[in-house]
This record gives sequence, C-alpha cells and structure tokens, in this order.
Amino acid sequence: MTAMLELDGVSRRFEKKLDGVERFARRLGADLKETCVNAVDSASFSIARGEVVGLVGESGCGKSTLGRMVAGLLPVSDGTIRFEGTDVTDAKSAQARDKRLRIQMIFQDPMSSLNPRMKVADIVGEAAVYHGLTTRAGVTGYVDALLAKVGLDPAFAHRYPHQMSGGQRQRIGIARALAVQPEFLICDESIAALDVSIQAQVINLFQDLRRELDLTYLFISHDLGVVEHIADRVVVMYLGRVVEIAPTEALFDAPRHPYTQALLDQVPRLGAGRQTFRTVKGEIPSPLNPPPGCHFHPRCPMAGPRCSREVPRTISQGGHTTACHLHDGGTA
Ligand SMILES: Nc1ncnc2c1ncn2[C@@H]1O[C@H](COP(=O)(O)OP(=O)(O)OP(=O)(O)O)[C@@H](O)[C@H]1O
Repeated sequence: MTAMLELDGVSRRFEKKLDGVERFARRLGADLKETCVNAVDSASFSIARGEVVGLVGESGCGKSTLGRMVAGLLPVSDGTIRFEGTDVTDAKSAQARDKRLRIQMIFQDPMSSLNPRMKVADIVGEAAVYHGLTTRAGVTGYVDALLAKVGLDPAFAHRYPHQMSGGQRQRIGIARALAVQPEFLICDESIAALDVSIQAQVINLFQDLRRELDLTYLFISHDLGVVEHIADRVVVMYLGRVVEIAPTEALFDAPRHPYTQALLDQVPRLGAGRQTFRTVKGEIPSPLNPPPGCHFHPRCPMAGPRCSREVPRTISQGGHTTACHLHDGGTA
C-alpha cells in the first residue's frame, strides 16, 4: 500500500515560561528554571489511503498535538509531514496549501468549535465559497446536500448552534469539514462529549462517509473499545513517543509493548479471554521531567537495567512495530 500521509521524525516542543509567582519565588532563591515539554518526540509512521488509524494513549501523551500538526493548525518543531508525496510541513507553496485543505479536523466539543453567532448555512458554506468549491448563488444547494449527507434536514441551515443538540452540532462540525471536500479527516475525541447512544450513531456516520467518500481517518480517542471497533491499525503513544503500531486485531490480541498491555488490561473484554480490569500502575510522570531511557520504565513490570539508560529503538516485524528493549533482540 502506498502512503497517503507520512510522518518522519515529527516533534513538537512547548516552552514552559515561569509565571509571576514562580519568577518571584526564583528571586527569593527557589531553584526554578524555564523548561520545555516534548509534547511529541520524533513520531514516524504512515497512513495508507482508505485506512482508519486509531491514535491512543493516556491523557497528555501528545495525541492532540500530533493531530493538530498534521492538520496544519500547529507548526512542527522538527521533522517532515508529507501528504500524497508533497511536503506539507510548512505549507508554503500553493501546491502544499492545496494539499493541506484536503486534511480537515473534527474536534471534541462542537459547541466551542462552531461560531455561536453564525447560522449553520454560513458555518458550513463559508469555506466552500472562499475556496471556490461553490458559488454564492449555488451555496444553498451545496449546504443542503452536505446536511443530507450527515443525516440532517435542510431546515437546520437556518438554525444557530445553540438551537441544536450535541449530536446535531457534531454533525454540523462534520458537514463543515466535508464542505472543502477533504480526503483525510482527523477526528480528535470527536465523540467523547456525546451521549453513548449518540456516539454509536456518529461512529456509524463516520463509517458510512468513509465508504461513500473514500475517506481516510486518523481517529484520536481514549476509548479503546471504539478504536477496536473502527480502526484498521492503531498507534500507541506514551509521554510524547510512539511505542507501538500494529494492525488492530494484532494489537488487541497480542500487544507487545508492556505499556500497551497495561492499557488494554484496563478494558474489560468479554469473549476474548481478557476479562480483567486493572489500571496502569503508578502515576504518569511529569512531561516536564520525563524518566530517562524508556519513559515507561518506572511503571513497567518487566523493566531491566537497560530500560532506564537507553531509549529503545523502533523494531518492525511483520507490520507490528514496537519500541521496547524486550523486542530489540537484547535483554531489558
Ligand atoms: N499550547 C501548549 N502550551 C504548552 N504545553 C502544551 C500545549 N499544548 C499541549 N501542551 C502539553 O503537551 C503535552 C501533550 O498534550 P496533548 O494535549 O497533545 O495530549 P493529549 O494526549 O491529546 O491529551 P488529552 O487526551 O488530555 O487531550 C501535555 O503535557 C500538554 O500539557
């Protein structure tokens, strides 16, 4: 399969400046320094056209930051992002900007991502007119067709976001993304804020749209059950680093990285011989001061002396990639 999206060593650092109280404390002698968070640390993987790739990991591991860099909403600190062979890392050329438009993001909270003062007709139609995908004269029909595609009556075009339910608003968010005719959607916890019954409907909508429009997805979620249901492959992140990538079935049936194993142990799964419910041991370390070597080693039941010293290399075997000393041919 040829890659549609390729990430090569993509990183993002955030400087953490001292606030007023911390600066005052430093003047009084406290040992406080400006620090840096490696929100995403050298992520490399690719996504083929038509694939759904799930991106999972505990809160703060860098999922949203990665998604926002792919969507072009956040500059990268290092590395390269290629879309259909074009370098879109900075989207400086007209060709790169055009490619970037093919990548759209759908957010968690539709209420805060939709302008409360705009009617649905404008929210959905604005970008399509701007980018010349429809005309001012044709926009009403264009929006009506998009509303139908996401399962809403054309009458919704005259409503404001506050006049709709959470599920309806999320459908508007999806219609707005589809308005610029994307090929790649990044769904960032796009169903997390919805009632469980509505979540199922929106997941079905994503799957229908995938078939109808030949879409490719990066599906960011903390809900492993949803990811198992929707994704073809899964990328697991821990404290900014990608630790495992595998086809969904292989990942859920035989996870290789101890972090993935611990993460899956948290999910009760009936009929798969895995009915335990355990939480990942220990606290997530501060991203401002991550443990050396493998970031997971202080919480890892299999950690050995190498794990606290050496950053594990990424080893790929039969489409299953792991960054763990237990799998790099040596001993942990
Ligand atoms: N704008 C920012 N400024 C400073 N630090 C940031 C910024 N955005 C994210 N971070 C830090 O980067 C790290 C990764 O955050 P990110 O939101 O990408 O994680 P996440 O896996 O999406 O978490 P969640 O599931 O809670 O949304 C965190 O330590 C976060 O505090």
